[in-house]
Amino acid sequence: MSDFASLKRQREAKNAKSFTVPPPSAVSIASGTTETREEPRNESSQESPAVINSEQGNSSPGIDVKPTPSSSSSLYGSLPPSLDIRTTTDKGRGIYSKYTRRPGDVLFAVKPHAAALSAAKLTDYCSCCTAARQGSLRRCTGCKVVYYCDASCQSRDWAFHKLECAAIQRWSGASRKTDVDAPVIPADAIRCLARMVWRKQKLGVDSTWAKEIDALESHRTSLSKDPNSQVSQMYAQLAHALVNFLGIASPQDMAAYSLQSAADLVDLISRFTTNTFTISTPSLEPLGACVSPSVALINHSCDPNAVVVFPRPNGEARKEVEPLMQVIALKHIAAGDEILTSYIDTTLPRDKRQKILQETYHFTCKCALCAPAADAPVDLREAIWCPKKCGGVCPLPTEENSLTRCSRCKSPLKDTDAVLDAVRVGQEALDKAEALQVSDPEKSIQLTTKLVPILISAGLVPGSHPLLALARLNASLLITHLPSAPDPAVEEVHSPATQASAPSGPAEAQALLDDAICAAARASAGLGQVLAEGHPVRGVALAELGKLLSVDEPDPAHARAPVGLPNGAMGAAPGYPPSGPPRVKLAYETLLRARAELVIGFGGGTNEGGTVGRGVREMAAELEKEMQVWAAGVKNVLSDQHGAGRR
Ligand SMILES: C[S@@+](CC[C@H](N)C(=O)[O-])C[C@H]1O[C@@H](n2cnc3c(N)ncnc32)[C@H](O)[C@@H]1O
Repeated sequence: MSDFASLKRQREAKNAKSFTVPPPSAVSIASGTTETREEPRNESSQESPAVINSEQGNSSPGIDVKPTPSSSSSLYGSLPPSLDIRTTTDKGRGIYSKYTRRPGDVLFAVKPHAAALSAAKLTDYCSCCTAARQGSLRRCTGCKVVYYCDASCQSRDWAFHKLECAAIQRWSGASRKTDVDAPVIPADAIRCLARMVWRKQKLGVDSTWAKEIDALESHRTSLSKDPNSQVSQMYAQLAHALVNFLGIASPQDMAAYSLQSAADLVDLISRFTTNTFTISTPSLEPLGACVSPSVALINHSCDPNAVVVFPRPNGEARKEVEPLMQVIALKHIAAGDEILTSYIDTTLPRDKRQKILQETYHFTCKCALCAPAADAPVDLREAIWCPKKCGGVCPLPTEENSLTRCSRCKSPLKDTDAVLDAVRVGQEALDKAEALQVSDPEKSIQLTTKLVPILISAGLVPGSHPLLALARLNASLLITHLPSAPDPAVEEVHSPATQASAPSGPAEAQALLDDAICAAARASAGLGQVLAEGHPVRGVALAELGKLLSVDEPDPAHARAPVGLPNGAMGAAPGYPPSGPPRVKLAYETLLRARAELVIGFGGGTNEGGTVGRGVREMAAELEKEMQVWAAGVKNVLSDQHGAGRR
């Protein structure tokens, strides 16, 4: 059995991908870290090693796409021979599988060309391999903001950190008002862009590396010409910050970085925003930004057949290839199929997806979810239960189209205004709760806790927006704010800030835990309706639910049996979640389901579902032992009673 600590750690500090450049923000320096005394001088190259899995299968059929021109054939050496690059008129280049692949197959794995941790993660993760802090990390004595696992990671990163270190010191010095202020550092987007620029300068414009970066798709010519548009302002901010960070003061300085004009700078930023990826932990917590030209060749679908993850399959043993991006098959892929991943959160409804894809990636998605066939089933992202409760669903009404009927029994939805109101209020609450989740989590919990039942009683299905988004945020906040298991040796004294929310005793701690379990189960059910089986987000949500169910109960219902009856004689408390042995059994079954999904989303074989998949397997094995002990105990009690009855 486990405590809340690891669950809370996983849930803490969930940051969104940080493309935009907020004003330089202060970063706190963790105390107790080992400072590096000697800075390494060897300039180790960090060329992307291709980590290619073995391939099997049959040959590819011809399809209506052209292979890419031979000029690019020397590029993308990290793509395994099992994959093809082909070009279509509507999407440009894309990656196609030559062979049949199964869910969980690793299609390819590659180390990104450039990567940078977000400012909030710098003190807890290694800036080279992006592993989480295990004990103390070594801090760079120069900039005092970048940390490494050990000398080997520092040495591998030195060729580019050397330049970054000076730039951070310059930036920090310019932004700091006094010497004692914490160092100020630019956002991960700026540091990742700077690493791309330095590397191009070091390797030369004719290097394969530079050519791959230059071949990334740019949307410069489609950008809004309105200088006041959000996109123009975001580009201006990024360009301004990058120029400052690189210390560019003149056109000659720009030219030294192969940036001949402002258009080149806009191209660079457009390539970055169109092709960048979020580095994440094996449990999908965002860590920073990275660029990989070969993975960036993959086009988008809101119903993808593959995912990009960072499962850390081999722990410490393969540190030098981390952060290792892996493209994993989520569905069955036939020979000749295009590999498609999603660039966005596909739990969102169509309008929201289309807006993000248009604004950031400049295309209109025509996937089966965005342009469904006439006989396609109702999309559960935008659905409501049948008013006659026949088990069917109706498409959610909209302001433009309020006429909707059940797809099964054809009953019309009558009170569409009430549903429209509930959805509008739910969306407003979601926006507010998201904005408050860090600054005022209590308020955010209150909002989400209040709105989820309102949307459920309005009839929204668990996967529908904004119910699912509210349920996920609610679960995430409740888990993060679960009380830590008390240390019996320490008398807890709560600060005034935590006093109000601290549980007054085991019964309240049990209620908080059960609330978190209900919230996690609701979120997991919603994800199960709208994401494909094996999607990493589904697997991680199920793993979280399984772990919550396996936490020791502070005040188990089965132990609260009425006087005169032995413990457990009442069985599980009515409702969900159960208590005692049925809870352990449910935890075990949930962890097994999680593992089955994780070995798809984070890769099977030697990946074993990544770090989370391996953790879940170990946890399930512990629960299995626990259930055997319970079963043996019950058997002993029964045989004792049997013996006593005979005597
Ligand atoms: C990361 S790149 C993908 C590779 C790109 N096709 C290329 O040739 O380099 C993203 C860009 O590809 C195009 N794209 C990706 N998915 C698409 C889709 N489903 N439909 C149309 N264009 C798409 C868009 O121009 C988008 O900005």
